[in-house]
Amino acid sequence: MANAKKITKNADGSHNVPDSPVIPFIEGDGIGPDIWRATRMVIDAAVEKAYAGRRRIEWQELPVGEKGYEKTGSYLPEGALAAIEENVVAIKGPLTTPIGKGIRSLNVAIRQKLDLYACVRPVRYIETVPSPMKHPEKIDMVVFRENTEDLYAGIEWESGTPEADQVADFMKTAMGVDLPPESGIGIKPISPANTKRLVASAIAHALENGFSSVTLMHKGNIMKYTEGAFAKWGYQVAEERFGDRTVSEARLWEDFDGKVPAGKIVIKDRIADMLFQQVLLRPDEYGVIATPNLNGDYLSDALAAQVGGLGMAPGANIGDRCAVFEATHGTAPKYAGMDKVNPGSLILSGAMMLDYMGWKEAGTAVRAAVQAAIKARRVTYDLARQIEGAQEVKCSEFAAAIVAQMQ
Ligand SMILES: NC(=O)C1=CN([C@@H]2O[C@H](COP(=O)(O)OP(=O)(O)OC[C@H]3O[C@@H](n4cnc5c(N)ncnc54)[C@H](OP(=O)(O)O)[C@@H]3O)[C@@H](O)[C@H]2O)C=CC1
Ligand SMILES: O=C(O)CCC(=O)C(=O)O
Ligand SMILES: [Mg+2]
Repeated sequence: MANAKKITKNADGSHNVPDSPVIPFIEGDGIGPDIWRATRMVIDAAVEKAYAGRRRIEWQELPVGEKGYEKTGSYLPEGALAAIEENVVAIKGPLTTPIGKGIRSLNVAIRQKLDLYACVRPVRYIETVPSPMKHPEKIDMVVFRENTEDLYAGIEWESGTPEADQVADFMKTAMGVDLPPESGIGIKPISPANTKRLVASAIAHALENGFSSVTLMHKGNIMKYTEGAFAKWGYQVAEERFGDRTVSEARLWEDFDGKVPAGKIVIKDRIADMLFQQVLLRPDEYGVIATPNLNGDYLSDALAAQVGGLGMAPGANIGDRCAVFEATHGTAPKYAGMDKVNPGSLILSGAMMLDYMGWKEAGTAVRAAVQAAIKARRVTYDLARQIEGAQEVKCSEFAAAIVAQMQ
């Protein structure tokens, strides 16, 4: 489009979004091309429906992952990161990471290099979607996963290497700690600054979106100075930056007889293993959950199971400079190129992107059409195998059914 322009960001964090913004996309590996084609079709249709041709996205492909390697010899060409940062908003399909060898995660690298510190993964029930829960309608949570540090910092040394031996020697001589011979070693950094900015964004989200609590999820009884510190710094930032709008669970009982003062939300903390059972048994007690990287990775897939599985779980990686929207799931390699899987997660990530851009009418149109298409019970294999009387359709057919709901 001749008049395509870049989205820009103001000092106060607000955006200037032109009517024809350039939005970079990464198609992704494995099932990426199938779900990206479906997603693009749905987003374009929603924008057309909401704004009657006045607005249109100008998509710009970034070759990253296997496609990047084929085209440029690099899995993550520098130009791709620069393009995301320049255009402020981007969307991506999943990228493959080999297990126990080979390149480090490109997904994690994108988050770290662009400082996309909040991985935001909403978990909300959609009517008719199959759920193992008795009352799935009680589920309305958003995971805020710290995205830049913890065990995902990539500081680790392989068993038997000179580097691992050197670290083991240092641990023994300087710190008095004996590690089992030939240990592989990883480091888990959790810092006050990165914890506080993540928890602050979780609290701001809770306040802006009517949630009644923010839960700090941690394993601080065992990992006292990393996960335990995460909870401590989380409470600190609540007090420092949102003291007039928050109350800690402890103070709620000490000073307010268990009744939440008007206009305030509750900040509480839960130990990670226990929280996994509470979100199953009493999901309505949890709204926004802020947590370090690894806990958040585990929790977001587990919660997805409660509301239709990974095929329906959207997400976003948000920083101060830019944001990249992506599904919670991976490349599901066994289904690559089969036009089979559910594009719902990436489509709903696209709806989050439209909301983020301020194109709320288009975001709402996407969500309404997804809901209506599922109610019609012509759905992809993952939902069809759980919904009685449903007819299985391909990935592309499901996308077409969603678009048809917008006509
Ligand atoms: N952000 C990213 O880019 C991510 C990348 N990955 C990478 O993806 C690769 C594969 O990881 P893996 O652990 O197998 O996890 P995946 O999420 O790719 O797939 C696991 C299973 O989840 C189900 N599933 C996933 N996506 C969909 C979908 N769209 N529709 C329906 N069902 C779906 C399938 O279940 P079933 O078998 O029951 O049909 C699938 O076999 C790895 O290289 C990993 O590192 C993983 C997570 C995130
Ligand atoms: O980067 C990967 O391969 C996996 C990432 C992941 O599981 C996630 O972001 O939830
Ligand atoms: Mg994951």
